[in-house]
Amino acid sequence: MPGSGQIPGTLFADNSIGRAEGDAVTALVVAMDGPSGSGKSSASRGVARALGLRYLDTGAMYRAITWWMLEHGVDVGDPQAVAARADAARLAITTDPEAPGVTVDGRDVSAEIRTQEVTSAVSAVSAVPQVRARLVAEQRAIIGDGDIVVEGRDIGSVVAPGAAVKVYLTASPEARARRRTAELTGTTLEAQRVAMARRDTLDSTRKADPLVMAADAIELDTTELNLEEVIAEVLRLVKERT
Ligand SMILES: Nc1ncnc2c1ncn2[C@@H]1O[C@H](COP(=O)(O)OP(=O)(O)OP(=O)(O)O)[C@@H](O)[C@H]1O
Ligand SMILES: Nc1ccn([C@H]2C[C@H](O)[C@@H](COP(=O)(O)O)O2)c(=O)n1
Repeated sequence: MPGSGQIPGTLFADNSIGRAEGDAVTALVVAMDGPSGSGKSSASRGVARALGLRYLDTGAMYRAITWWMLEHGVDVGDPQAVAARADAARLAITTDPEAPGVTVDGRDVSAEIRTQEVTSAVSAVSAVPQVRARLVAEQRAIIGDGDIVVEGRDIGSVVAPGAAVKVYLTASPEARARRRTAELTGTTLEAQRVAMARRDTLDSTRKADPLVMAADAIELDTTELNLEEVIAEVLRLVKERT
């Protein structure tokens, strides 16, 4: 964390973290994209904490809209039905890496959006252009002047193409399924492998803003790295590029 006399948000030339009073302010946007289970949320929160930046989980926003659709009986397999209700839910999301959370119409749904039901439906809902148009606009408004780590599938390519640092996290399908299985109860390695492969295929083959590595992103394969090593490598990239 930034030391005393420093303002969180960027880096000193001597590689310490923070910003001195009176320094020129360079708002920082770090874009973190990648497939499911590659470690985006964990690494992004760690990087945001270390640099005193805000943190935005755009996947939570797609999950929250999906939760609302399911809650209101919308057929998530019908893109026209989803499009017709794309603007109906009122979302609010926190950007504090210490307390990530999302509300829909004032109700805290931070836990509900992680259920299997939502996870199975979210790729179909997020493929609907009207949903993406709405959420990309809201994400850009939150990103505003920067000083934020933003994670998702299209951050470096669509939401924040001007981000100073773009990281594309990957890991082998086996490693990702193993990590997810360790996190959840009542599932198996094979069930997670199949579910994650399905979601990756849907997310990377949809017409609207598919999961893609931006041309100027740095790919970071985390298969053999623990979380601390991933965070350290991203912090190194931030220093190198800002
Ligand atoms: N480098 C790592 N080594 C071991 N486990 C990790 C590593 N990075 C993340 N994990 C663990 O893997 C799981 C998935 O990580 P995380 O939720 O950050 O991935 P994600 O890319 O945000 O996934 P999704 O897109 O599905 O939300 C978590 O349980 C997390 O603690
Ligand atoms: N920028 C984004 C973020 C997420 N999505 C979609 C695709 C994912 O399968 C889903 C859930 O994201 P997760 O919580 O697993 O990161 O939301 C997207 O299309 N664009």
